[in-house]
Amino acid sequence: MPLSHGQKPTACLALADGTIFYGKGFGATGETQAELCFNTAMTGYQEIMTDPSYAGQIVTFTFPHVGNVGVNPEDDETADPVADGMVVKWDPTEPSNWRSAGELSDWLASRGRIAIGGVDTRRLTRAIRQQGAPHAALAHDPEGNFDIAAMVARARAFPGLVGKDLARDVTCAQSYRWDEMRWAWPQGYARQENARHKVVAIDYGAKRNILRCLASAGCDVTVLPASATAEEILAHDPAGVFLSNGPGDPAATGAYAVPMIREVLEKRADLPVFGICLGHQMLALALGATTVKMNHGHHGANHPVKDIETGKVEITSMNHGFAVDSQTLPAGVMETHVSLFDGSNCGIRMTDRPVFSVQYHPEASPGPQDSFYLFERFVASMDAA
Ligand SMILES: NC(=O)CC[C@H](N)C(=O)O
Repeated sequence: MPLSHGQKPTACLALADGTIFYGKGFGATGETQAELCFNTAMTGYQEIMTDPSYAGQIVTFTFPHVGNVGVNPEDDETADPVADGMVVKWDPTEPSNWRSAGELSDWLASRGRIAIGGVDTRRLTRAIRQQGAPHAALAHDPEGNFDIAAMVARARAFPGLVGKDLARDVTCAQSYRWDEMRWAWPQGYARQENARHKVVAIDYGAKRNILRCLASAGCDVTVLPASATAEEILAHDPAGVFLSNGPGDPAATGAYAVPMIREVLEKRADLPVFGICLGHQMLALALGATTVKMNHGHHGANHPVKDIETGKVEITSMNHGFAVDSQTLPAGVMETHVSLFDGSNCGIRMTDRPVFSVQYHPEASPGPQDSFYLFERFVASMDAA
């Protein structure tokens, strides 16, 4: 509910330009500063909050009913929520879903994440579109004491995501094996027992469902930390290398990830490589292209992307604030997918090698064309190698 007349606000969102939104706090108390984006998906708030690519960002949900299906232990994309905070129109009602195991507010509180309800998210979304993803401070105080000038100053002091390497913060500490497959009725998550190809997946902030898709497509997955060297990766003798999604500025990984990818490509011309999101951007950088910061990025589950080679349009799930500049793709690298919203690059491949990547989330993209075919393409390239 929005605040009623005379009710004291218990949460406050302050943008760096001085715009203030008041509402009702839920989740953890305290204050956080981050970049503010908006996500247009109608479902999946738990997956969004636990997508490691949201590190350093507060998410505004344009869909008004958030929290109404509760939370459950199966839908986390990583162990901890990673988005810094959430902004919603209605504060959550009692959860109603057969899979619900708890309330969003408690779940956020136990994970130290702040949320504000009762915000005019349409107005806020328009502001984000107009000024570009702003820096913001979000505070929750049950007593309703907010020092607005100090919050605006802290929002202004937030350094932003340009030049920021966050992949190192969210990567795994140690390597591990992954064999869990995609969720299916009625068995839930089954294990892959007949994997055909050994794949090394580099974790820059990998979502679990991407690893599940690799397993479902027939991969025996070994996950390595972001700092893995080309030598360490090739020592596993993989049939293919996967580069995961992740947070922050892809160009800020130039000290380790980009040179590692370049070295793998130089040493093994035959090796299939598949990248998603941050993995896509870093692959493009390794091949010699550049990336740019977008105005307000793409965050949602209804983004139309055209496969240039087949002419088919996929309705995709996305979460990115940087993009590959397709004008900078070198010879031998072609653009394969393009956003039908703004023409920005959404996929590349090497013309003479099984090396390709996409900007969107094929593990979470809804119909009409299931984007799972990209995982099958990766496996087909390993079959052919
Ligand atoms: N989903 C992702 O991997 C995001 C990639 C990158 N951090 C961006 O914002 O563009």
